[in-house]
Parts: sequence; C-alpha cells; structure tokens
Amino acid sequence: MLYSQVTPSDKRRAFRAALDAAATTGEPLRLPGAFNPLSARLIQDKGFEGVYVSGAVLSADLGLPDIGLTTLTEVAGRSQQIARVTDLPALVDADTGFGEPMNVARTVQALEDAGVAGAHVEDQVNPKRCGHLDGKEVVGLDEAAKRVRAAADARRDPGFLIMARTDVRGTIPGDAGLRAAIDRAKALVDAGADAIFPEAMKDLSEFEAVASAVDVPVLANMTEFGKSELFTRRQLGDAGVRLIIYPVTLLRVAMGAAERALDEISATGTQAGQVEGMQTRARLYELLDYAAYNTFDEGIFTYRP
Ligand SMILES: C[C@](O)(C(=O)O)[C@H](CC(=O)O)C(=O)O
Ligand SMILES: [Mg+2]
Repeated sequence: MLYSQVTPSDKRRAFRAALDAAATTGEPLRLPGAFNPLSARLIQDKGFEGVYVSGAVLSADLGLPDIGLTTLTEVAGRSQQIARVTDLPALVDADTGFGEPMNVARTVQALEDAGVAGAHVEDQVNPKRCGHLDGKEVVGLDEAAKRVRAAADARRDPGFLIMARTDVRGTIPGDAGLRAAIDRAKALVDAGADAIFPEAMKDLSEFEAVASAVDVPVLANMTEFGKSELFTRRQLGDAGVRLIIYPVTLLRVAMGAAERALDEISATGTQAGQVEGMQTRARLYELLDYAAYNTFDEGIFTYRP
C-alpha cells in the first residue's frame, strides 16, 4: 500500500549487487523507461530489474522537446514520484547535470533525496540534444571529468551510482569516434564514474570495445528510431553490456495506442472497438493494490479501543 517499503539505500545496494552479478551471469539488467509512477508499477510487476527515468520522456510528457528545457526541480520531482512507488532501483537521466560542476553536485544531492539509485551525467554542451540526433556537440574532456568528479564527491550515500555518459561517438565519424569514446570512458572512470553510458554506438562490436576497455558496468541505450540497432538482451550480454535501457519504449507504445483510439472514436463514433486492447479496471486496481486500501479502511472503521 502507498509507497515502497524498501529504503533508497537498500535499493542502491541491491542495484550494485545486481550489476556485479550481471558480470558473471552475462544477463544485463533491463530498465524500461517509466513514463509515470503507474508504469513503474507495471515494470516491477512484469519482473524487470529496474526503472529508468528518461529526460526525453519527461520533456515530451510536458509537451517540450528534449533540448535541455526541463529543470532540476522537475526532474527530481518526477524521479521521486516514480522511485517511491516501486521496490526497484531507479536510474535517472540528469542530462548535463543542469549547469556547472557545482550545479552537478547539487543535482546529485537532490536526486539522492528523491530516493533514486543512481543518475547519469553527460558531456554534451548546453543546450543538449537527443544523443541519437546529428549536430550535437560535446564539452572538452576536462570539463566532462569535472562534472563527474563533482557528482562523485557530492553524494552522501556511497551506494548512489554515478554514471558518466559520453556523447562523443556521434560527433566524430569513423573509427576515430569510437577511439574517442573509449578514451573518454576510461578518463571518466578515473574521474570517479561507477558506470559508463556510451551513447549512439553503431554496432555490437562498439559496445564490446567500450565494455572491454573499462572494468565498470557499461549501459546500452536501446532507443527506437536512433543510431543503434535494437539488439537482444543475449546479444548485448555477450558483448559485455551490464544494463540496458528502453527509455522511450513504453511512452511510444502508449502514445501509439492513444492515437489509434482517438482515430477510432473519430471514425466510428465510439471507442467500443478499442476496449479489447485496454488495460481492464480490475488489472488497474491490482497494480494499485486497491484491495489493501479497502482492508486499511476496514481496520480503521472496525477499530474499537
Ligand atoms: C536516453 C535518452 O537520453 C533519454 O532521455 O531517454 C535519449 C533517448 C531518445 O531520445 O531516444 C537519448 O538521448 O538517447
Ligand atoms: Mg536524455
């Protein structure tokens, strides 16, 4: 009932332990993007290992493009709403950290307070772009390392996972881009990153090259309509990847269904033809643990001192 009984520090410990275990099992953790707290419940119910709080989803949710318009307050608020309804660890997209290294430090503390298990900070210039679009730019390695060091130094819970994302691959064509990504990944681990998010890898061999160059967990971003092919968990696990995000998948699926429903109402004058594909009232109540609230009510009601 209400919120998760698992404390943030327990979730962080469990997240790190699961990441360690993934190195031996070869089965990367799967973190679908929760587009709201309810979808986080569904992700847990379906047996996934974590939830992702995507910047692209958060901005789209607000009717905005993903170009660095959202604020720390908005991201931390949404992260807290999502993290508190699930026992799973939540990994948050902190974009560029919302400013200079000192702002990055504050971002990490705000996200710790939000109860999430970790966050990634990227090396794009402000204003940032989706990592799978052309024309993005990155800051120098020095600046990128300062962001990561600030993030690592700021956390109060050593379990909070600091992930460094590098977008450099997409800014340099050919092998030089991959080499630059590997160099950055290593330098960002030296700066204190607990994990690496190499953005816009072209193929499996690129994931493999990054994963074998660093001895921290590496994330694969399986976003649709982007630069990376959609690989399976098995393929990514074999390439040495330890966690996979499906950042915008559930939002895209839900919005696709919403469009179809609206079109059908317009075309036929009723949503009746869509009911079959809908989540039922009973299933919604199950996810909300409605029954527990009834029992609670009865407990209060029948209480006799
Ligand atoms: C992972 C990502 O940073 C996100 O905000 O979810 C995006 C996803 C996307 O726009 O498809 C990204 O930059 O890859
Ligand atoms: Mg993002």
